[in-house]
Amino acid sequence: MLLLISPDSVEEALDCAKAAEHLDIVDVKKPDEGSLGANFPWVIREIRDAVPADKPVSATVGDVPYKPGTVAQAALGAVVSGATYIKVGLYGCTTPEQGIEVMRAVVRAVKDHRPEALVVASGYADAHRIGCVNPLALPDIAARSGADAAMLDTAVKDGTGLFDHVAPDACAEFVRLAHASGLLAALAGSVKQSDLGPLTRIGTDIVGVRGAVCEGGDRNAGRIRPHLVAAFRAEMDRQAWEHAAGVPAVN
Ligand SMILES: O=C[C@H](O)COP(=O)(O)O
Repeated sequence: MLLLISPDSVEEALDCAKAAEHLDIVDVKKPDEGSLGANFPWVIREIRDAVPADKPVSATVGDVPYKPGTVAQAALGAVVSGATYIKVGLYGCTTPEQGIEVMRAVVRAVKDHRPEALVVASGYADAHRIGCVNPLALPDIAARSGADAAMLDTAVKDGTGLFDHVAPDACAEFVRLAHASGLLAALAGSVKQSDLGPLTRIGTDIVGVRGAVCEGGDRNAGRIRPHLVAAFRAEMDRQAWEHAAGVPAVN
């Protein structure tokens, strides 16, 4: 399982760089503009320059409306700025068809510029609270639009997390559907160390985290700390080892 960490600034990305050996993907985000809030192109560029060249930089395009042209332009902005994972939160899409339309436009915009860049279609585990497309539709949306990964995050950061809205069994089905279509499966949403056992066992490819590696567990007021990234990775490694060794689950 790969670890994706979401700094909100160049300063936080430099702290991520200090923990570079413990993480896999640096995900540029602007949390004060939403769960998948988009940051400025120059911040993506500066972060690309600040983190080790062997660490991919991801960028969120935003909690996007059902406006394929607008979103495609934003996605192009992210890839031109140096991101090679382009994440789109389908906040304003209420049907799979709308999600596919937006994601097809994004895939074309991104891959015309940089064919090897990965496009991530993200839905929300708590979609029922915001009226957007069902989370279990995301693998199909990603597959039918030519995206590379299906993801879930949470839209409302109120202390509830991924498993409060989509139980581990349903997340397992999400991963199964993604893999059946040849996609990566990424899961996030106030994920804590105690969630890593189930996330490992269901075969999650990428886990996305911010709050759990911020001081005080606070994704807004807290800052990402290298020692918390290291601790999170240590628990990931422990869970991976136990899973490979066939140690019975305790959670
Ligand atoms: O992409 C992952 C998100 O940044 C997750 O943030 P969070 O762990 O604070 O919910």
